[in-house]
Amino acid sequence: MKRAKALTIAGSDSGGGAGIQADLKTFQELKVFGMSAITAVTAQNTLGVHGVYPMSLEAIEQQLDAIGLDMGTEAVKTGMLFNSEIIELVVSKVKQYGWQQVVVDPVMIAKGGSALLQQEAVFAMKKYLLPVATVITPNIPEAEELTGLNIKSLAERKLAAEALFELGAKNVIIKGGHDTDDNLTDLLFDGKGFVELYSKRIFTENTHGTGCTFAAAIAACLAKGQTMEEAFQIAKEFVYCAIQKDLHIGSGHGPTNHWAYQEQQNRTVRS
Ligand SMILES: Nc1ncnc2c1ncn2[C@@H]1O[C@H](COP(=O)(O)OP(=O)(O)O)[C@@H](O)[C@H]1O
Ligand SMILES: Cc1ncc(COP(=O)(O)O)c(N)n1
Repeated sequence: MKRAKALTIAGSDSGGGAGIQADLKTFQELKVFGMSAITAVTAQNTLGVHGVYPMSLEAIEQQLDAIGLDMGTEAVKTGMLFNSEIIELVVSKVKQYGWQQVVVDPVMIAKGGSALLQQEAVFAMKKYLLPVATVITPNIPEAEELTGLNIKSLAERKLAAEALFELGAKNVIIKGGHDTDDNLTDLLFDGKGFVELYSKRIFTENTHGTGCTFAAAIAACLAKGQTMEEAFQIAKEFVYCAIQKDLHIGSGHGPTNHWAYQEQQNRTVRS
């Protein structure tokens, strides 16, 4: 049996809710064979980030070569890249192996406030990573940081999406989790037009790793050959289910439920 493959290049979250762990769980649930290259190890739980240990460039390069020289991949998803040297290495490997369908989640700050990207690396992200991105998936603060724009309204978000497209990303999705409204809008711009997806805000503390999960779902769908719009819709539904059926693990910001989307699909098929 042939399965599509996806590679996540991101940080490890010991708590299992975000980073590499969230990505692999999402790939598995969407029936894509998951592979990983770890850029940093974090000691994390639902109370926060307690330690960040970046991997050496050599260790990251070897992981990427191990995949590139033997296994190949139909899609790549990047998460926590930590510094500009890691960003430049990842971009050079994406080009060397001709990897297509590159989903860039420009992870900068954990929900608890810890820095997962050094400030100086924002420049490298804009100059080198965006031009190889099939799609970039910032939340509102990340879109503000990357564009220098203030985003208070949907109209301002559209301007930011256009600015990110100008920087080289072929598609831009600005997520609405940080919206002040109780109706959340996620916005896709493909250089020609906008697609808006809406949902109600779910009131819960357990949203750790929503951005990783969302971007990983996009990568899984693109790996299987689905269109950007299909991937956008499935990712939104996947993360909504994962937040709605939260697991209540830990005493802080808990992880989401990566089983929930498939469990809902199974119920729909049976009824
Ligand atoms: N409380 C919530 N209720 C419903 N959907 C949410 C909620 N928080 C985030 N989402 C959804 O989760 C995804 C990730 O959004 P966001 O929180 O903006 O990203 P990040 O985790 O990168 O900060 C988006 O599809 C967003 O609409
Ligand atoms: C290793 C790693 N990668 C990404 C995130 C962002 O996730 P969140 O924004 O939900 O804290 C994280 N906390 N840890």
